[in-house]
Amino acid sequence: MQDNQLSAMDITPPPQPLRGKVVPPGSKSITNRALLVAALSKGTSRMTGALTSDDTRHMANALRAMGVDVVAEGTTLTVTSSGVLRAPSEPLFLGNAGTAMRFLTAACAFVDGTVVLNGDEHMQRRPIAPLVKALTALGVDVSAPTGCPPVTINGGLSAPAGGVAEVKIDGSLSSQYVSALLMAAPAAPWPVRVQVGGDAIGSQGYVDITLAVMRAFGAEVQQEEGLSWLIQPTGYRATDYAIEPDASAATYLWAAEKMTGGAIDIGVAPAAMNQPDARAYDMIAQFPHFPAEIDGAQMQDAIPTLAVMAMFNAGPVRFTGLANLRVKETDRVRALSTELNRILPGLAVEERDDLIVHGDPALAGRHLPAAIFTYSDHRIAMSFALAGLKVTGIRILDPGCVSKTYPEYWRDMGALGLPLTPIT
Ligand SMILES: O=C(O)C1=C[C@@H](OP(=O)(O)O)[C@@H](O)[C@H](O)C1
Ligand SMILES: C=C(OP(=O)(O)O)C(=O)O
Repeated sequence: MQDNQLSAMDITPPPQPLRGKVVPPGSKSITNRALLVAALSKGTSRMTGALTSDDTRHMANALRAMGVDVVAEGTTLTVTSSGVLRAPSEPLFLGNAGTAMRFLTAACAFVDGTVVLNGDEHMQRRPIAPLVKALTALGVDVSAPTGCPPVTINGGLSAPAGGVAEVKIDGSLSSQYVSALLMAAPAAPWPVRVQVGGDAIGSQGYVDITLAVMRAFGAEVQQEEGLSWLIQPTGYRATDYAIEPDASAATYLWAAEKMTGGAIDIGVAPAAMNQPDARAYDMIAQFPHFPAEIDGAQMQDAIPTLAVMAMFNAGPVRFTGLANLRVKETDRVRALSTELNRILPGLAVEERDDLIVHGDPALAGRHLPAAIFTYSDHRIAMSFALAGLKVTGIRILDPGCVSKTYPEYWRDMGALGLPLTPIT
């Protein structure tokens, strides 16, 4: 039985602390970056430790439709490309993969012909207007009439006056817009300067991994004052690249270890990870004595993990810096407050974009039956499973939605000793 055919997963608190070795799958963020820049490189690149999930399949299939050969064998992806993306014969469907949608929107500016990028009903509500605006200012013929996908790009560029193409991008809603422009830039026939306008970048650590992947594939990027980069028109060089395990996926394992007093070996030290969510480890380690306020701005995907843990914390926790969470796979601030309150009314309160969780260690051991609605959001499913470590009655609806980034989540949790009952 495939997880995506299940209607629910019932969770029973484990009789013993969770123990064992589970290495989380490869990083989604790094896999989709490496896939794209490998496709923009002439030759063959081999990525080891790669993720195979809905999000990476959408990226790989889109690249295949544009003439790139992508072969997946276990956790190794082999990409062979001419370095140029060809116009696909049909619209590209990218599901709810934010990285694929944003990164390809910029990269398709170089396609000779028309590309239509579309996604599922959730993706059609996720904003892309700031990126469309920046590309339009660069002279790209691109449109997204609703401000969200579908996006239509008629490739072709005109030479910039002054020899350097200059673009300003507002990255406050999503850092992926900034990453998208940066990764496309080396494929331009002239130097490109990418400058961040607006307040700041939503989650700057993701731009750092973008720059690391670009440089590994031969890009010449010069950091200028402030949030500005000058990228030379070098193109990319095919290379072999090792992808580290996914830090956001690791947060569920770190949390499960801490909440049960167990011992889970994930095969990599948090300090050795370069992804922003690795910093959540230090916070998880403080459970059940989280600080009264946690700023989620620079570890956004770890917030569902921390918010569900906070239900058992020794005091209330206010989560701040969550504005971007409202435009992820679903409005995660709303989803977290609604589902925490489904477990126990009054557990969570929204104040503007802040989320306050009124934790109580005494909730552990109680019977609090709740069928958690997951909004097709993998992180809502994976994080609320953690509530089932300590209370009876937790049922996760649509558990197969974990396939977006962690298809083996239930298998791994089961292997560590979490009693799970799949419901068909
Ligand atoms: O660049 C990336 O790989 C990502 C950036 C973040 O999104 P935003 O930049 O939209 O905040 C993060 O939530 C997402 O899971 C992955
Ligand atoms: C926000 C996420 O994904 P996306 O890449 O679709 O933005 C996520 O994985 O939590």
